[in-house]
Amino acid sequence: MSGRKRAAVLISGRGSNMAALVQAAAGPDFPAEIALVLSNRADAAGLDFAAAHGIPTRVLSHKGFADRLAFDAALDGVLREAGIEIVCLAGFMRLLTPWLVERWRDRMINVHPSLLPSFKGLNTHERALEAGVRVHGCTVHFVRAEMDEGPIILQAVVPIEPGDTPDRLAHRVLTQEHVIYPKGLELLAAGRLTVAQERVEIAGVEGGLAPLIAPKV
Ligand SMILES: Nc1nc2c(c(=O)[nH]1)N[C@@H](CN(C=O)c1ccc(C(=O)N[C@@H](CCC(=O)O)C(=O)O)cc1)CN2
Ligand SMILES: NCC(=O)N[C@@H]1O[C@H](COP(=O)([O-])[O-])[C@@H](O)[C@H]1O
Repeated sequence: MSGRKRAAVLISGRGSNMAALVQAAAGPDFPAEIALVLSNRADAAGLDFAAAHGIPTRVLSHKGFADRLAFDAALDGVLREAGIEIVCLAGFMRLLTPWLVERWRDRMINVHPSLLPSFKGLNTHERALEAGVRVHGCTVHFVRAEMDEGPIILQAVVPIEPGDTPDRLAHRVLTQEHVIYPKGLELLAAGRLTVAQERVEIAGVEGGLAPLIAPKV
């Protein structure tokens, strides 16, 4: 037992955030190991990356279950069987039931491509451009039953630039997702996060609030 926390990453597709977590966890002092990559879709490209890096993978299709609770109960079983301690949602496109979210309360995190609470849900980049906001970004948060509502751990800000398209903006945001998600997992696995009244305190950071990570434009 390495003393490192055993983390599972749940994906549904490309898996670039999962890959960023795998690369970070390869670091000598990283406090977590990626012990499992699970997808609800067998055609998720990220599964090949995980297998190529020697990480156990599992496909659990939601289509094989009578309802969400049955799927989540099976998912919970797979996670416990693998001795998982932390769950990272990374482009995992299934709404999880309150039952499962409570079983993994404050041990399940997600990355969302907006500065929550703005632009919850899907198509965040199109909506940000339509809204005419000047800055946009991404958020790592604890998962709660309500979609994209959980306590915020880290955020990164990116500028909206003239001529931006949703794809160009998505790329600029994704680059920052790959920076703050490994950092969020590191803080959680190192036991440096405390949740009080649905606000996250980060031990070892003055005033408890995380520094704003502004990328070099
Ligand atoms: N209980 C929660 N579940 C999830 C959360 C959360 O905050 N609370 N975060 C999501 C976010 N997310 C992706 O990261 C996401 C998940 C699901 C959907 C969605 O609309 N899913 C549809 C099916 C879509 C599909 O299968 O392609 C659904 O579940 O019916 C949008 C965003 C992860 N889960
Ligand atoms: N609401 C959740 C959501 O939209 N998640 C987003 O899905 C993408 C998955 O990319 P990836 O498969 O390359 O990590 C990421 O941009 C992530 O923020």
